[in-house]
Amino acid sequence: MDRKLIEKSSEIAEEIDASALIVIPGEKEIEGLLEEKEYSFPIFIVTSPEKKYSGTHEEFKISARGETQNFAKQFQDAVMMAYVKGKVDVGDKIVGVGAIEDEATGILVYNVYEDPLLRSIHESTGRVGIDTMRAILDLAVEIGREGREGKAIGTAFVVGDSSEVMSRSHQLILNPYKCQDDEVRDVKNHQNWETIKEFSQIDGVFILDEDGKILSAGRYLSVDSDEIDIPSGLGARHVACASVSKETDAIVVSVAKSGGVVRMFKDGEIIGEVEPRVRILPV
Ligand SMILES: Nc1ncnc2c1ncn2[C@@H]1O[C@H](COP(=O)(O)OP(=O)(O)OP(=O)(O)O)[C@@H](O)[C@H]1O
Repeated sequence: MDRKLIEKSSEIAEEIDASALIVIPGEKEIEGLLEEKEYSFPIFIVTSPEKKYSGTHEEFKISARGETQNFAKQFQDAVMMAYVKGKVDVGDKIVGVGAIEDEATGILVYNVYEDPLLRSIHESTGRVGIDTMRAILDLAVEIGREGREGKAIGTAFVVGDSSEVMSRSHQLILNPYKCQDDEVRDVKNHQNWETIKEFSQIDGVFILDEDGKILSAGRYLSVDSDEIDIPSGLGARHVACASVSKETDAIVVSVAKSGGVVRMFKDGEIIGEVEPRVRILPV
């Protein structure tokens, strides 16, 4: 990639006090271009699954959506990834630089507050802790991308307003989280993710309190699905997720078995969607 463009983008990042620089080189080389100087902000390099980056900055592996490289979508995914990993926040400015098309490169300045999904997450704080929300989205994207034991997985996490949610649901199997210590029930602790992924294979949904403690897995939502308006093609679990988010103050994060798309529900509506960046599994 053009050295001048990289220099310019880092100057802009410096000037506007950006909290990160996201570089999307596409097919262009960036080896060595960003290693010569110290920067006052983190730099994230977006590469595709097939590409290798051997520099010193953090790498985000994000697949191009569709046939052609789509700079805007990759940039949005990268912002989302930086956000759920706690590297940037709502209110921050981010500079992006990269290959827009084969011959065109560009620089953009992005205000994280403009992102509808991140704004919704931000506005959900008060109902659900922000660290909890970040952890669940990060985990859900991993489940959508990896599935379990070579199989695609569909599941959902119903978070917050838990007594209301519990009263509108029942166990399908014995609750594996009953009488467990707080430590093993905490979704914010990555050490618990393997177990959560294991339980995501069982039918039903996870119920969590607003601090991210899992109260139950394998839970069936008995909710009224009348007047739920979500895109046709989404099945019973997605409808139930929308319904419970309408009847209670819970925020719901679902993972679709087909396609691995992660959706977020609030007040009966889908407020955001995250495509799996790299789908390892056959659909
Ligand atoms: N109200 C509900 N509460 C909990 N689980 C449910 C509910 N309704 C359906 N499910 C479970 O969701 C699973 C998938 O059902 P369905 O295919 O209709 O959902 P979907 O919305 O299309 O989700 P996916 O894309 O993940 O398959 C079923 O195994 C079913 O047991």
